[in-house]
Amino acid sequence: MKKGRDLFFFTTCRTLHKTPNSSNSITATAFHETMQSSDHNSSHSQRYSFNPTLNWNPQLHNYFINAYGSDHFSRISSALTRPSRYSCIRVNTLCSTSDAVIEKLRSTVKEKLNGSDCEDVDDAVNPLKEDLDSDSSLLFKCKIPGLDYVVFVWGSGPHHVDYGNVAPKEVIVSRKCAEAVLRGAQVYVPGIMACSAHVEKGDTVAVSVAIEQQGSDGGWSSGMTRGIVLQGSETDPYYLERNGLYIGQGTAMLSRAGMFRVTEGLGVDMKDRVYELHSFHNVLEGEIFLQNLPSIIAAHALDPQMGERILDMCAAPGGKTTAIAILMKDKGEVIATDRSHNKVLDIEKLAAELGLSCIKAFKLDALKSVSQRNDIDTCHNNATNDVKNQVSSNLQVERMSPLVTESFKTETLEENGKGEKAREGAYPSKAEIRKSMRRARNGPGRNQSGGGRVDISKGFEPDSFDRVLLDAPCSALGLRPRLFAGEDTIESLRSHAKYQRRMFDQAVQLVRPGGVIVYSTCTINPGENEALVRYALDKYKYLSLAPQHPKIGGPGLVGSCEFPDGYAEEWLRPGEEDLVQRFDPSSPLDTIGFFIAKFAVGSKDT
Ligand SMILES: C[S@@+](CC[C@H](N)C(=O)[O-])C[C@H]1O[C@@H](n2cnc3c(N)ncnc32)[C@H](O)[C@@H]1O
Repeated sequence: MKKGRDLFFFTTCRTLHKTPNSSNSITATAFHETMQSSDHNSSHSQRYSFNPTLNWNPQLHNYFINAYGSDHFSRISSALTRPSRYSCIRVNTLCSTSDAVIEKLRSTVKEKLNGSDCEDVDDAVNPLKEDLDSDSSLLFKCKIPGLDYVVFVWGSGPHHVDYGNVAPKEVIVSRKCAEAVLRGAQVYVPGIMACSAHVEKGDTVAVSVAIEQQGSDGGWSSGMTRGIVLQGSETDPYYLERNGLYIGQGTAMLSRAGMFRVTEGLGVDMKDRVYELHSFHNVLEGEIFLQNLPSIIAAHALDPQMGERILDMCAAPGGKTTAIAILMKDKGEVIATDRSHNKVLDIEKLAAELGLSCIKAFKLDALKSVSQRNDIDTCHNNATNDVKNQVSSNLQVERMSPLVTESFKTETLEENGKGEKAREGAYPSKAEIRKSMRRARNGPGRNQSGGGRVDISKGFEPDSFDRVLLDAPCSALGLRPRLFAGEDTIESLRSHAKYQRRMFDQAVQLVRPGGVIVYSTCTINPGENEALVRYALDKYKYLSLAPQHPKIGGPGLVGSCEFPDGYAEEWLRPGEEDLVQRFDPSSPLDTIGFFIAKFAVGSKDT
């Protein structure tokens, strides 16, 4: 990309700090003392607060301002730093109902959130809420037609946390750990980066987050060596940077020494949180699944019917796959593919947990989803030599894409870490066989989840699916809470867009005429959303945007964007905006940033 001239003007954002009020009637000394003490209180409360600002790459910042306008983007950016103030539960309607789940959760949820201030949350999720009696006010059934299998659980925040008047003992956690804590998780030992001296088990500690900073070499890191001793003074690493980045306080479950000696377990039991959200870890397993509302809507928009053959192209961990299977009442065939071996195991685990048998998960690179002629020949060769196990219920896959399930074969076909497959289709060397035998003796190693086998597909026949969901890998710039975005650049966003188009090209070939494609992302980037729609409609004349049900997201972006290097991005054209759903994190629905487009596939002969 050309440097220098920028197409968009820069807008500098300033954070306004409140100054303490003074009274005219106060004496000079008292005024001085009051000001000193209020200065101290004010700076103390500003420091020990949660008021993060998301820092963007300047070019990206300008791009988003161009797309959304300065005020709107600032609201989006701020919304991204905090979690949605409610949890969304999808009920497995094959074994339970929303009412039964609400009844079972009522006591736990009440115990947890009783007494918290939920008024602002009420406003935030009001568009979704049924008028229920106050007794059940923390749990409610979704009122969107057709989505009564969704249950919302109120959380609350931001809360003022009282860290005391003197500098508290502290624990600093990694950014990812902090994002999880803001969603309701506890602080586990691996997430702890630093701790004050003399912290003993049972001490109250303030928890703050170390966000990545840019080094002189341009790279990003938290700049913190794990185990560092905090003095509670400005000499602490990133002391100033952690101003306003306190996410709550809790009880140390280990002494300082213990925190850096053990490798797992609870480090801090969070007692007062800036955001209170219920954690549903291990709760009603098999009966419920915690999922963002837009993700549930994406599966619903696909409108899968019983008996159909559906492809979920980038399926792991299987949230939408299982939503689709349940909508089909577990009747038909849901093929779920992902390029990661371990993630395919996750899909299988989730399907088993939810008792779904119509899901078949395969390891497959979505860029190679359409089977090639020579794959058929290779497959037949492999079939005679290697294939131990084929999925007999899937005749098409059996014929076109025999599945390799022998363990050494699976492992030698693992990706090489750069998203490329190592010598796919080649026979294993003696070294690989030795390695495989060694693994069989010693266990799977830490990168293999339990060493489970997965089925590998070589792709599927064109026009062989009724519906295809492409929930594409993306920049994820809609996920909340997000405390860091510095590494994303115009170039990285463009490369996501390129990758998504190539996947979409595969999806188009796989769906039959008369079928449906749903494309979704969890990013606010129009280049991966509206621009993909434009690409699809311009390239494939037989595709048209189809109305979606339910439709609660906002309209898409109409317009275009030209970059200094000549790259142009066209978004939607007038009339198309209401046919997509764009979930805006700053809107009253308070969801993650998400995008859904649904395409009807016409006759491919035209
Ligand atoms: C947005 S996540 C999918 C989430 C999933 N649909 C759900 O609702 O649970 C994107 C997934 O795409 C997978 N992925 C990335 N590149 C891929 C490729 N080339 N082929 C297949 N899967 C890919 C990633 O492993 C990741 O699991």
